[in-house]
Amino acid sequence: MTPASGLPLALTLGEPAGIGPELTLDVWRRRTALHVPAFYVVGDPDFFRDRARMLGLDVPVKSVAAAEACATFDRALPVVPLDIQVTAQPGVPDGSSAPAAIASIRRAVADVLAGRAGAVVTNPIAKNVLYRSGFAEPGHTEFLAKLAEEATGRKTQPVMLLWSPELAVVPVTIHLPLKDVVGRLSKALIIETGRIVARDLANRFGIARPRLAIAGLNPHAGENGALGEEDRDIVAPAVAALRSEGIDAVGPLPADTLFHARARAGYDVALCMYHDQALIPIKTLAFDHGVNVTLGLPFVRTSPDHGTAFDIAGTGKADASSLVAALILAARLSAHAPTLATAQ
Ligand SMILES: NC(=O)C1=CN([C@@H]2O[C@H](COP(=O)(O)OP(=O)(O)OC[C@H]3O[C@@H](n4cnc5c(N)ncnc54)[C@H](O)[C@@H]3O)[C@@H](O)[C@H]2O)C=CC1
Ligand SMILES: NCC(=O)COP(=O)(O)O
Repeated sequence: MTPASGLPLALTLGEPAGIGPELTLDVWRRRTALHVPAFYVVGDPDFFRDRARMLGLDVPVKSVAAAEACATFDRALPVVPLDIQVTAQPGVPDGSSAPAAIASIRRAVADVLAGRAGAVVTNPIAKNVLYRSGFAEPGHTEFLAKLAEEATGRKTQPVMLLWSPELAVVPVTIHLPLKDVVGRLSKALIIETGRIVARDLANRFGIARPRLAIAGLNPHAGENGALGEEDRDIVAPAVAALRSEGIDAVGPLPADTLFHARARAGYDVALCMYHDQALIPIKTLAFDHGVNVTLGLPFVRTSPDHGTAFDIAGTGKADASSLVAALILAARLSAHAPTLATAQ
């Protein structure tokens, strides 16, 4: 099925020793039943042939240019080749892992910015494998913003949104050690994050006036400063500023009572102050179908919510539902994504 944008989705290789390659093969094999939009993967065609053979999957693989991907998708898994031979075995990253994973992201972003792909969907990377290779960004989210800045010359603040029908969450601070969270939190960061969330939920998700619930940092949202001053001095003024701009924001709300079913019915997205405050509830409620979306970029990027799962890589046990949800959501969002020229 060709996405409404008329363009295929660009799926990255991710960590080749992780579950991304086998999920990619599995999703292509079941593409019709799953109604997945046409995609191509950026990687090494021979690596995908070998992995299909290893897993006993009957998946023809064809090396293509992005422009041929939609026409190829019905017959074979389209692979836009990188100039890197990928040799990593399941569960065992090797010297080809980081260069191939990074080159694949770069190529997918170049394609979406050049209008060859409708959106970028990323397979999981192992962050520590990339760090060991000298990769300087904490994760995809920050790297994609850097690539967007290089392409547009415009400052880009990326926002991580984890999306599911049950719950949507945004960690205001993203990949940060817990000890650094308080130092990084600021009124300006919360306001800018809230603005991007409100704008992108309206423009891309079609929620006319998104309701933002903003979590406190401290137990009981600080008890008026008695259990931490940040909620009173940083979060509350940021919420007031967002409201003064016409954004439907409430908070700071105690985080421990923000995620039960009745509370969730009262908002479209919860802005949380740090990574695990946001990701624990959504991975508890929707691990198998949650989608990671990067807001604030001049293109659509989605990803499954899980990581590389080295413990089950190569066993065929990995569940592809989150990747399927990421592909379907990417096609939906890119159908009414602003163009590069109008974004930001
Ligand atoms: N978007 C990305 O690139 C992400 C990358 N990661 C990376 O993944 C690596 C491993 O992270 P972990 O915290 O261990 O999380 P993980 O999600 O890889 O694994 C956690 C547990 O869930 C299971 N699991 C994960 N995905 C599954 C699937 N599709 N089907 C069945 N079971 C599944 C795994 O087997 C494991 O037991 C880290 O290096 C991290 O940086 C983690 C999250 C997102
Ligand atoms: N825990 C989510 C995560 O680490 C994904 O990060 P990113 O690589 O999408 O920036």
